This record gives sequence, structure tokens and C-alpha cells, in this order.
Amino acid sequence: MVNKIAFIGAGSMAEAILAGIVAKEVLPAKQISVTNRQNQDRLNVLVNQYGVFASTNKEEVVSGADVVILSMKPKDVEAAIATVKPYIKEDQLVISVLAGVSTDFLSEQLSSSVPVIRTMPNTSATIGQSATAIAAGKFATDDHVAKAAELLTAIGTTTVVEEKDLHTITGLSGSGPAYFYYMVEAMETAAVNAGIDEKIAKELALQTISGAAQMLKQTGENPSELRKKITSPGGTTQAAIETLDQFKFQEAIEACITNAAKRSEEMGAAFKISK
Ligand SMILES: NC(=O)C1=CN([C@@H]2O[C@H](COP(=O)(O)OP(=O)(O)OC[C@H]3O[C@@H](n4cnc5c(N)ncnc54)[C@H](O)[C@@H]3O)[C@@H](O)[C@H]2O)C=CC1
Ligand SMILES: O=C(O)[C@@H]1CCC=N1
Repeated sequence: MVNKIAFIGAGSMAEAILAGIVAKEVLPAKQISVTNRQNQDRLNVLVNQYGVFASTNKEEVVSGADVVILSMKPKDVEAAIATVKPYIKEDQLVISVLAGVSTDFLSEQLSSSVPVIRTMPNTSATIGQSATAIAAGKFATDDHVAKAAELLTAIGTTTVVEEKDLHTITGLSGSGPAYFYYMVEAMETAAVNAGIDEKIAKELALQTISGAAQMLKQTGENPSELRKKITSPGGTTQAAIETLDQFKFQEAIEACITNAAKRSEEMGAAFKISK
């Protein structure tokens, strides 16, 4: 049972998560507290929109919280932890959404054995549709993982993974929504360039991606089976897929995920433990 959640960082990811928690009535909005570096206007927006408590006073925000969610950019993590560390106790649970930053580094910065869970949500959290991966740090027990998972179901699905896999998973599902947006952008542009009205191109492309996602979920069939059902021999889809193959579609996606994972590793390498 969670009684109070504190967000350190009040940007888009914090908003997506707290919006989900408020919408699903996981706990009353007043029991969610938020802080940021110093932007009072931004805090006022969150207070007015969601009814949460917000303050730039770190002690007020963190004290008594069962769960503290680190939701600043990786570059700000050291400064942010330094300001909240005096108020973080070992009976609290720290959940990080920071890309690349290891739980060992966070534990070292917190200089205590407070349990730390590292997660990788995505921006579909805004509508309760995140695919969130969760990994336990060395001081986190199965109960802590279960508590984090229960909380994060407010923003979508949760999958427990090993921390070593989080770089690749960031490339898969953390950044993943962007690949589909990019695909839709490309499809719309291609249709418009071929003379289709922009509004019509948008409407058809949007329902196509949405319908395809629902087909994958509702039929439970493999993407390759679904693809084969559309591909009549010698027909239009075969011509289209052959074109994607000529442009090395599979290799492009492999390189896309590998490079995102590599970037996550590089980002994490800036936050190495000292021993
Ligand atoms: N945007 C995305 O798709 C995803 C982002 N993430 C991770 O979420 C984290 C946050 O990203 P966004 O919300 O997009 O960033 P953002 O820039 O919108 O928000 C960052 C927040 O941190 C606050 N902050 C900065 N320094 C601080 C300090 N010293 N003390 C307290 N608060 C401080 C800022 O005031 C701001 O409210 C990042 O670490 C990112 O890696 C994870 C998954 C997906
Ligand atoms: O682009 C980024 O670094 C963050 C992490 C995953 C999605 N957005």
C-alpha cells in the first residue's frame, strides 16, 4: 500500500506517470508531491491540472514518501540527488526512469542501502499505454519489484527484466514509439507526394497503424503470419515488401535498435561508480 509518492523532476515523463496515477485513482492526488529545480510556474501547472502537491522545498516533498521517483534528465542526476539525499530513508523505495544510469551509480550517489528500481517507460504512459520495463538494483527485493510494478501498471504494462538488458530495451520500447511515428510521417509524406489530400492521407495512415496494432494484440498471431495474409503472390504488398528489402529494412531496424542501445550505454558510462 503506497501512501505518498514524491517526484523529483517535473517534466514530461513525471507528468505522464503522475497523470496515470491520478487517472487510475491509485492514491489521492494530494498524496503525490512534486518538485523540480526551481521552476515554480511549471509546478503551478501540475497543481492546477492534477491537484497534486508541489513545492521547491525538497524536504517537504520527500519526507514521509513511500516511493521517490527520480525523473530528471541524466545530466542533472547528481545535483538532484544531492538536494534530496538528506531526506531519503532506507524504508523508502527509489524508482528511476533515467535512461542509461545504473542502479549501482544511483545507490552510490544516495550513499545508503535504500532499495533502487530502474525502469524504462515510454511516452505512451500519457494515455496509460506505456510498455514499461523494470529492473531491480542490488538492495531491492522481490517485494520492492512487485510494489514498483503495481504502481507502474497505472501507466500501462510492466515487464520485469535484468538490468543488463535495459540498454537494448531502451532501444526497443523506450525510444520505440518514435520509430512508429517516423513510419507514419513517412507514409503520409509519400501519399501527399503522390497527390493524396493531406487530411485523407493522415486519416488513412493513422487508422492503418492503429488497426495493425490491434490486429497484433487481438488475434495473437505473429507479425510474419499477419504480413503473409496481406501479401498476395505477385500483388501490391509483395512489390512493397520487396522494395523495403531492397532498402535493407531489417538491417536498418537492427542498426536502429543497436545504436540506441549503444547511446544508452554511452550515456550510462558518464555515470560510473567510483569503486
Ligand atoms: N521522454 C521519453 O520518451 C523518456 C524519457 N525517459 C527519461 O525520463 C527522464 C526525464 O525526461 P523528461 O521528462 O523528458 O525531461 P524534462 O526535461 O521534461 O524534465 C526534467 C525535469 O527535471 C527537473 N530537474 C532538473 N534538475 C533538477 C534538480 N537538480 N532537482 C530537481 N529537479 C530537477 C527539471 O526542472 C524538469 O522538471 C530522463 O532521464 C529520460 O532519460 C525515460 C523513458 C522515456
Ligand atoms: O531519447 C532518450 O534519451 C529518451 C530515453 C528513451 C526515450 N527517450
